[in-house]
Amino acid sequence: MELERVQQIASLSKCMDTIPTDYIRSENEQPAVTTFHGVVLEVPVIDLSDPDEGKIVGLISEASREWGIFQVVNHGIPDEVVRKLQQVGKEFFELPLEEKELVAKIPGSQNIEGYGTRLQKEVEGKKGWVDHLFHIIWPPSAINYRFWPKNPPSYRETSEDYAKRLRGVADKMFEYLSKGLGLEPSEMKDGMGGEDLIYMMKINYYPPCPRPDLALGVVAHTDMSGLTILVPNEVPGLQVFKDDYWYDVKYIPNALIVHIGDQIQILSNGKYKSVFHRTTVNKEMTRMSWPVFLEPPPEQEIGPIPKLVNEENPPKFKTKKFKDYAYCKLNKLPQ
Ligand SMILES: O=C(O)CCC(=O)C(=O)O
Ligand SMILES: [Fe+2]
Repeated sequence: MELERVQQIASLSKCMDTIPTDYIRSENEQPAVTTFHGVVLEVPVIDLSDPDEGKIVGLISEASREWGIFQVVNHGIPDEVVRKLQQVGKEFFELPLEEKELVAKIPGSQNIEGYGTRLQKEVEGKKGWVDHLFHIIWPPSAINYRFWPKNPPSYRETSEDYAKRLRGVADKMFEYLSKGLGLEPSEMKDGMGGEDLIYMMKINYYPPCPRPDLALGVVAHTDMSGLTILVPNEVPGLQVFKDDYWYDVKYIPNALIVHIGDQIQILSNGKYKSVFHRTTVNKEMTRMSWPVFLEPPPEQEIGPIPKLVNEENPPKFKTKKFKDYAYCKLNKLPQ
């Protein structure tokens, strides 16, 4: 039988110094060859407790234009809430395989929710060294608990608590991003569907890999969300592409990592950049991450905000329903 979960492959290859050829990236993707090792530029870190709101708006706007990614500290979510989220996720992935399979993705279904391994069509048939769990955490009307682990028992309460708190941070981010473009505070969130915004959580589990120089976790991509707000564990691995090089994103305890996704790039008519990123894996340590993708509801039409379009700034993107955008992206069709 072909092993499907990377966690199984990893536990069998622990004592080896090779990995199955399916996981060996072509040279132009291999981290050992393509990671920048000179003077390191750092992804901006922004302190949300600064009393000068204008300064925060300026920093977020600049980071979103130049990098498409930044880290926020003093974001208001208590460390304990994040620590518990990490703990229940880790406990789930450490359960026996059969238990995890109870919440597996439904084969052949359009729904991406559940425990699984591959997400998109693979690049050149190569696989990523990562398993994941996907499920919606907000709004309550969109949640399907069938895909939420029953074990550990506190999984549900912990994830719900995180979702509630994350809403405060997300609302602030949309507000700052609006102001950074000279828009009314609510315009960006309204463009994303307002209170119908969907919070899709993913847990990435990257087991130790005997050849981290040759493999990748998540292959290079931009997120199709509007914004992605991510909690990492302490094992570094996220890299972003800027000015022709891949840069490591430094681990900062208790920070949240905010990615600009495709939908904000479109709404901003290209002023804010959807960040191109990927993840590397580690020889000894298990990396985990908890991105929450803030997505418009499927029927929401997304296009450049009319106020941002004029003669000098013609629309750079088509306006289309989010579900049509997602279909093209997942199937690697032109937008
Ligand atoms: O693990 C990470 O830090 C990033 C994962 C990621 O980019 C994704 O799941 O879309
Ligand atoms: Fe991503």
